[in-house]
Amino acid sequence: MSRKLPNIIITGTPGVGKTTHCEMLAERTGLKHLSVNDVVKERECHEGWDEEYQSWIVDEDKLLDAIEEEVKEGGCIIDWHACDLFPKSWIDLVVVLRADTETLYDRLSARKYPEVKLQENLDSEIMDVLIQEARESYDEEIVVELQSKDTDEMESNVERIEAWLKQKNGHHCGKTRHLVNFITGNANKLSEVKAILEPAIQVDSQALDLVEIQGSLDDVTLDKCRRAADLVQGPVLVEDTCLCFNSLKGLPGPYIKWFLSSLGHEGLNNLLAAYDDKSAQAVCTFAYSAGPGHEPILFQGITDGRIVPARGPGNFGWDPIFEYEGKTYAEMEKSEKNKISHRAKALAKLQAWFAKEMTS
Ligand SMILES: Nc1ncnc2c1ncn2[C@@H]1O[C@H](COP(=O)(O)OP(=O)(O)OP(=O)(O)O)[C@@H](O)[C@H]1O
Ligand SMILES: [Mg+2]
Repeated sequence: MSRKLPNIIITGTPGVGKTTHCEMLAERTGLKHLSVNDVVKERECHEGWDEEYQSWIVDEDKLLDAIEEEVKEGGCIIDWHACDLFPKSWIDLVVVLRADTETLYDRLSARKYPEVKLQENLDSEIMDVLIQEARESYDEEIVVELQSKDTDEMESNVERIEAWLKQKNGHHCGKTRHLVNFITGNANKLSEVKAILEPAIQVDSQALDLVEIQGSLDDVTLDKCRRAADLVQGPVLVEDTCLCFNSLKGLPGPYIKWFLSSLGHEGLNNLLAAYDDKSAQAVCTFAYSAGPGHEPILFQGITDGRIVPARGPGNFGWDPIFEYEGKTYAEMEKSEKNKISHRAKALAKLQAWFAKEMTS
């Protein structure tokens, strides 16, 4: 591939914030904001006006011809609510922006969208149409899904894309990105970590059978990280989750998974039967090592709650017995839990550290 600067598509349902993101990115990075909307209008890449939808009927062949030269040079941020028409070889990163239906409804009705168009767009967002289209059209590792509900999310999205661009600098497009190997056998944890670190860092994963030492939370994680780095001979990320009962001076702590599998939810409650204080801390610790011999760095998130008899769906560890502000983790929506959970807090620190590393 000859282009020196990468091409990025920012896609998503109308109203998710494509143009706003593109403008911000273009201003900060100097890349070109290529608004397909404008191209279609100005270079007449259409077959006329659709009255019902109040939009142009795009002629895709004309459109591709119109932008080919510009895109092949590289450095374009393509702003369009579809992505499957662009040839794979043109594109280095596909960002699919997402927003919940209430937010989208408000944004689209503020623009006085015709009812049929509004409904169709909401349906498309609910049915994950664009993310699926992106995953079917491009290699999975270049497709990233980012939330665009509010300005904080927009700011963090733009920072992440900037960090990705920065580390691409110096490499020609099409070559591999920085890689981190997340040592886990847990698909849920892997998808949470990917959602935070990509696209700046490509997250691979490997399940290793690592013996865990006995010791404090930090010691267990540090030791595991050092041994994982030695084993894979490269950069690694490991994670440990603890549940610490304050009445029991922090136990079960790192041993929670064994306590849970032998005692169950009821047994864990019984451990506290003799105490009035049912308070507990959920602690998540990530450790990152740049490779063998590099001292691991820890990122920790803590959420204070209390231990209660199980409530809510029981499919994720001790979530049903850990209550935070009146609801157990299991009773919360995933998005609600992800705002306050120990893992989300640790990941936020990890993300901030990586973003700083990549831009410094
Ligand atoms: N993350 C966000 N936080 C706050 N406001 C946002 C966010 N994303 C978009 N908006 C607002 O929503 C409206 C629609 O955004 P924008 O025009 O960028 O969407 P779009 O995806 O380009 O839509 P279209 O496909 O119709 O061009 C704008 O008023 C914008 O300010
Ligand atoms: Mg737009």
